[in-house]
Parts: sequence; C-alpha cells; structure tokens
Amino acid sequence: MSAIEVIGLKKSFGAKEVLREVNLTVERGEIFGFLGRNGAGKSTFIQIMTGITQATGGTVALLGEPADRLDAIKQRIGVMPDTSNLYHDMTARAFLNYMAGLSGVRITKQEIGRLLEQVGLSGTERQKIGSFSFGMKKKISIAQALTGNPELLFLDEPTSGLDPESAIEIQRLLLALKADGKTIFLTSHNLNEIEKMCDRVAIMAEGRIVRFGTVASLQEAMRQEIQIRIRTAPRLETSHLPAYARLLSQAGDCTRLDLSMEEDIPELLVTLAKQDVKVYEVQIERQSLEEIFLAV
Ligand SMILES: Nc1ncnc2c1ncn2[C@@H]1O[C@H](COP(=O)(O)OP(=O)(O)OP(=O)(O)O)[C@@H](O)[C@H]1O
Repeated sequence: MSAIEVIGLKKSFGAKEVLREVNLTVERGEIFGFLGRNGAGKSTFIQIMTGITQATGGTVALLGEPADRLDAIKQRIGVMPDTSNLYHDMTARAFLNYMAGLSGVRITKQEIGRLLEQVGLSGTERQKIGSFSFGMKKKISIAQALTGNPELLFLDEPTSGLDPESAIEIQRLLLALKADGKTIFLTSHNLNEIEKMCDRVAIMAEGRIVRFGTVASLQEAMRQEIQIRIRTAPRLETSHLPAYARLLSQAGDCTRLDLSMEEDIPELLVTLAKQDVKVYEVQIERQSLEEIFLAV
C-alpha cells in the first residue's frame, strides 16, 4: 500500500485550472521531493492532500484510506503549518500542546521537550512564539508536524530562510525520520537539498507533473549528449579531436568536450594515445537537478 496515491486530480478556481489531471504515487518510507516554479500548483496540491481545500475532480488515498476519510487517519499525518499562521501569544509548550489536542493527540511535557530538542529549540518551552526569530518559527512548525509521531509528513519548504547550520540540522532530522520508516513529502526551492535528500522527485509545471522519478533517472532521460572534462599533456588542440568531439572550453591542462554518447569515450582515448597525448583524468559531467529544473 502506497503512502500517497493520487489519480486524475483536478482543481479549478473559477475558470482557472490550477491542477490538471495530476497522477502521483509516493511509496512508504521515501523522502519525496515536490518541485515547481512559483505558482505551479504545489501548495494547492498539498492543501488538497491535507484536507484544507477540496479537489474539483480525481481521487486521493493517503496511507490506503480515501481522502474523504481523512478524519480516520489525521493522527497518522503531520502537516507543517504556514509560519504566518502560528499563535504568537502562546508559549512554545502551550502551542504544541494545543495543536496536538486539535489532532486528538495527547502529549506529555517530556514529549514536548523532546520534540523541541529534535528541531534544535531546546529550552524554549516557556518562550512566546511572538518572540521567536523566523528560523525558530520554522522549527516550531516542524515540531508541530511531528507531534503524535505521524507516519506521513507534509513539509512545505522546511529549510527555506534557515541559516546553513540550522538547515543541515533539519536535513539530518528528516533523514533520521526516514530511517525510522516515516514517509516525507517535501517541497523546497533548494535543489541541492532535494538532490541530496530525496529518493524520488516530481517537477510540476502549470498544474501538471512534467518530470517524475529518481534524480538519476531524470538525469539519464535528459542526457541527449554527454560532456566530459579531460586532463591531458599536451593540452588538447582542435586538430587532436575526432569529428564526434566538440571542444567547449579550456582551463590550464583541462578541456571540456561535448560527445554524442558514452561509447565515444574509449574511442577518443585510443585516438589521443595514437597522437602521443597522455590522458591523466577523465570526468563525466552529469546534469544537475537545477539544470533539469530550468529546462522544464
Ligand atoms: N484561492 C485561490 N483562488 C484563486 N486562485 C488561486 C487560489 N489559490 C491559488 N491560486 C492560484 O493557483 C496557482 C497555483 O498556486 P499555488 O500556491 O498552488 O502555487 P505554488 O506552486 O505553491 O507556488 P509557490 O512556490 O509560489 O508557493 C496560482 O496561479 C495561484 O494564483
């Protein structure tokens, strides 16, 4: 049974179609990255998953339960609230206690202390949320999502606006939660983070999923040609190169080349050896997730 199963999901606001026939499956225990430019429809999608907004069409099942039975599984799902919707007059402890109560979860003082420690907010139990910095508000939102030890977590940009150290702390926490068997549905505009953390990703554009799979499979699908960095002595000249190799740039004894396929590499090495060109290093350059994202 999948953690999330979405079939033919549609959402319109009046005449404006925001989600168009979205199909998506997220398996249990994975960290799933959900990407898209501003306005692509990501928040709307999460709002439907978490029962804040109703879909116009299609079906959603979470942890094997149809979404219209969300009440039955809401304790098994954690959702990070928008930091602007926090109760600023409440202390951290009162807030976590109150939010746990809303989801029908009982939580002890010790558990609250542990949650705060997990997100790097130890000792802030009695501090009012209104006095928190932006990063601290972000962290308490994550702590709130974790109350009741849910199996499935929806985290909307959990590390955006955090300093690098805090972001790494949160990333470690997410990896520990995954190791503990949790499923994490994550949106982020930090593509390095997504590349590092996620088992699979979906890229949404104009309400449709336009790329889907592991980062490696997206890189493979995007690879129409291959680029290599090669270190040689002497430095390569265009006259050394066979017709299938195109010189892109050079720095010192390193040359970047465009080839048509991976099989060109051994052939190129033979051709260079015949010309007494010594090859010290060959590196294949893969497309980053950022390049894939920008190409959508
Ligand atoms: N309540 C609403 N009424 C009308 N249009 C809406 C409503 N909510 C969202 N939209 C529109 O739906 C589209 C998708 O918005 P959504 O917030 O889901 O995008 P997003 O991918 O989350 O963007 P971001 O990365 O900026 O958060 C946008 O064009 C937005 O203007």
